[in-house]
Amino acid sequence: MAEIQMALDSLDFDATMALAEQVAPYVDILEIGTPCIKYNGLKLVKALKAAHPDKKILVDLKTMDAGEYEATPFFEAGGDITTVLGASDMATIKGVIKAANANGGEAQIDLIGVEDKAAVAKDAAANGAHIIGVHTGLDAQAAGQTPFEDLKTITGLGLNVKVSVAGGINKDTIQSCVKAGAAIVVVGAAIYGAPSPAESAKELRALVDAA
Ligand SMILES: O=C([C@H](O)CO)[C@H](O)[C@H](O)COP(=O)(O)O
Repeated sequence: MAEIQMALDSLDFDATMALAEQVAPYVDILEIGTPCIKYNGLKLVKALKAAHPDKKILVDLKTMDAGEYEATPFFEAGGDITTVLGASDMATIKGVIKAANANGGEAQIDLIGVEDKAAVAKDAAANGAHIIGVHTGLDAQAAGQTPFEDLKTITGLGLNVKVSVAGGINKDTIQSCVKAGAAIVVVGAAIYGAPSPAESAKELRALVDAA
């Protein structure tokens, strides 16, 4: 069964906590998006985990250097997954994997902006990555890009890792992502931009469970 990850991309602490409360019944992973974690820091990780101990918390650090050093406090604060850029040095990626393993967590390697995504995915998996993230970022989405072809390429490698997909996923595309092999589907704007985020999350949950 694929997991749904809700991307919390507001900068506002209270609004983030309130949105998480609304969608929690329908999602598996609460993601603290990159702008949100930079703005709010460890305090938000602790508060979200305390409010939702039954959910995984993904901290979207998009680490680029000092992998173990940067990721460790976020795992210690209650994060279950942190992200590291696939564009970073393999030593950095290995550092985040080490921090994850030391804390019973998972490291996600984000392929955003990576040219040879298959090569990085294979290398990261060989070094113990837990999750490979296929990701078309918000700016690339605005330029018309989507993650769907890259998702097929990465799941087609048959690596012994979970594959996550992010980048404008909505009710029209979520089932095809699951069918293409995504173990985790990430949804941000399609939930937080909906008239009722809870209703949108509920609808996406039903679509994923039926896929
Ligand atoms: O990771 C994200 C982005 O880089 C900002 O941190 C988004 O949370 C991710 O793209 C999911 O959001 P949507 O694309 O709006 O579904």
